[in-house]
Amino acid sequence: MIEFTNVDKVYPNKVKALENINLKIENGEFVAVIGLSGAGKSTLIRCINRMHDITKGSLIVDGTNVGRLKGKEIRNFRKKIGMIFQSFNLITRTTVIKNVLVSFVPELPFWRKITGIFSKDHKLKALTALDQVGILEKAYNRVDQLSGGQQQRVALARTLAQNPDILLADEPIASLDPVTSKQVMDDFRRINQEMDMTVLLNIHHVEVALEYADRIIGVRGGQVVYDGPANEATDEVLDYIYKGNVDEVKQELHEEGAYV
Ligand SMILES: Nc1ncnc2c1ncn2[C@@H]1O[C@H](COP(=O)(O)OP(=O)(O)OP(=O)(O)O)[C@@H](O)[C@H]1O
Repeated sequence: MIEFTNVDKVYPNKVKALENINLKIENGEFVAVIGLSGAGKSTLIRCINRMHDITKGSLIVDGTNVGRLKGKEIRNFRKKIGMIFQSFNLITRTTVIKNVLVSFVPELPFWRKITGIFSKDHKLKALTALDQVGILEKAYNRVDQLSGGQQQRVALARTLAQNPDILLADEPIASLDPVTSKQVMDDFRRINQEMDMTVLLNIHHVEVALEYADRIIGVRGGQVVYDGPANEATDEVLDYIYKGNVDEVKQELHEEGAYV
């Protein structure tokens, strides 16, 4: 479970990106975070794997107090949390399988890191992950020969190879066309349903969020203004989430209180 209690996030430049966040996300949920640009969606997601530190409150992930982790504990913790980015973050001039094998590097003995020799077990895990996202036949192709959607699937396979409990995705379809976006979202759905993995993604395409997620979290001016089932996110709710520019909204929220 992911549990935010009274969480604030203030960046060093004094921007308050999150304010009094209270959320509980149960294992196995499929959740989409939506909201205007600058609302705080990325910040919310990136606090979960400690890419950003929270400033106030507590954030507990599967019993671990994320804010208290140090050094090696952070690296071990991150193994349980997969992260997918808009830009895929792949090494494009090498093969697909090497990109997936990279996920095992932190756990390799020094000599294997230097020689780049991976065990049979690691290769098998990498190939299994590629099979899970339907691109096993591309294993020995160079990444720069793949389409954007295929590259996102390689990124997904690299994350799955770590066998995480939670899958976070920061704008995973932002640079993909509608058809490819659908394929990638179908992958997320299958992973969520078949592997019972929690999926939490931040997304600009509202209609895609409503189609795939069970639960919608609407963020506005750094606050959660809607948290409920996708099928109850009516036009009125969406209007409220997407109302106004972020600075005006922050001021307004202080005056009127949040939607939920
Ligand atoms: N590293 C940073 N340092 C300072 N301010 C930041 C940083 N990252 C984000 N912010 C600010 O925090 C606020 C929330 O940003 P965030 O990226 O979380 O929003 P978002 O909803 O994900 O936006 P987008 O949809 O455009 O990616 C914004 O005002 C942004 O300018």
